[in-house]
Amino acid sequence: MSILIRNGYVIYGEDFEIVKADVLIEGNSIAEVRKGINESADTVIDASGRVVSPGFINLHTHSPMGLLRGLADDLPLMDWLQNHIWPREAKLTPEYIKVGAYLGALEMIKTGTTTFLDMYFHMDAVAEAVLDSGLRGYLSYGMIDLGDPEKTEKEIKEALREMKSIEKLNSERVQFVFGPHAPYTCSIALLKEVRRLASEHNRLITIHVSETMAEIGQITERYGKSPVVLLDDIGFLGSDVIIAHGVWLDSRDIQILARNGVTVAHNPGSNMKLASGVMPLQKLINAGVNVGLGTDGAASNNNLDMLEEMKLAALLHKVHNLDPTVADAKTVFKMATLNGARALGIKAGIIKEGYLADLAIIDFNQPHLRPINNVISHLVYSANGNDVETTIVDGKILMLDREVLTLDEEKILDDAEKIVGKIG
Ligand SMILES: CSC[C@H]1O[C@@H](n2cnc3c(O)ncnc32)[C@H](O)[C@@H]1O
Ligand SMILES: [Zn+2]
Repeated sequence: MSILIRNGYVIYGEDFEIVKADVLIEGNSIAEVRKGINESADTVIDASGRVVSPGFINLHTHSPMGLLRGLADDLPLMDWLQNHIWPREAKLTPEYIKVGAYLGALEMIKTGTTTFLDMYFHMDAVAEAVLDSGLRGYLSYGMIDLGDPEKTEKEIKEALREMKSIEKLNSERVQFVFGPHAPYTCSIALLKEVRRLASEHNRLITIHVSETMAEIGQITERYGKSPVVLLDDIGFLGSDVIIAHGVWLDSRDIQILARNGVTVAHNPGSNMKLASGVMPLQKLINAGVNVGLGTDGAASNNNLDMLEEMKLAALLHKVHNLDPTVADAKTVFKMATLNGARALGIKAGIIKEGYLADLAIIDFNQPHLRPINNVISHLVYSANGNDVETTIVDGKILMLDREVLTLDEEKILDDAEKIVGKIG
């Protein structure tokens, strides 16, 4: 199958150079980018007045949490989790989670996300939604043992079961990741075993780390060191580890993350809404740490819109540093695309020959996106997810001219509505 996208403003290569060109997709990758491609193709898309962008990579989310959207707002993390979210999550059946996963997949396709790194329960249900939707999903079963050795064993067993079940799907687009929830919910024994298993099975690890001051207090009290030092001391960290949040990091922590090649998934919307704090973006970047961007779940954001998230990231760090040069548009755009791809080890996140055909086409024929003085600036500061018109993943069109082709939008919305009141 081939797709020819004609006459768009293409965000090309690692430097995100803007070129007016055609993009030819053959199979699942980008075959050619240049002006005046004359090849015939199975599908031709006219991108006049539109921007052809690398698809967005949501590096930290809990995709089924859209089901809990609006049920527990305006709370700090620990109260939010312990008294509002976990009691509701205890009522979630695999069927409900499947509905939530489809809702999340639909929202991501409609807002130009092409790949996401997820952490939740019943990931085989989420995997089904990923497979059907056409998205690229890196799926972790969130493990919590609260220091109980019986639970440690149960959680490891469940993670391995879910890994095998995802492997059986035999799809490059759906990958299993190990997901111990956080240093304050997981024992050292669990974390060490996850590290061992991830190396053995060549899998990534994702974990919430240093999200709130309360977490730093709890871990320091329990272990006498910061969460990052703790993870370093037990040999947990490596270039296959993606930590979510990383808000409360001191200079020693940052050096440790840099030395180990750890990626940090920044979640500005969630960090602001839960009032967790401001992550030291500039210090991390200066230390050479790879920083990607994520929305976190839709119960703490409250959406999965990566375009909105880019703006939040840019504005947050400018005002926090009282310096408008911090978190410039290109830096933030790179966090939402290439840096995410690097963390996941996939040849994606940029538009270039030989890279995966994971793209979003954004309609710039609208007043808030004209005149086209600066494409990246408009994407970060002026656009939002509703401006995405077409989404392509792995060389397959998932949404064309705002019509989602892989999912039944009406049914997903209806199914989600039926859950109202059942977990509230
Ligand atoms: C064990 S599955 C994932 C688990 O994480 C919870 N969660 C959602 N957002 C956050 C966050 O910002 N910090 C920590 N934990 C979070 C989610 O509700 C699931 O229980
Ligand atoms: Zn999270």
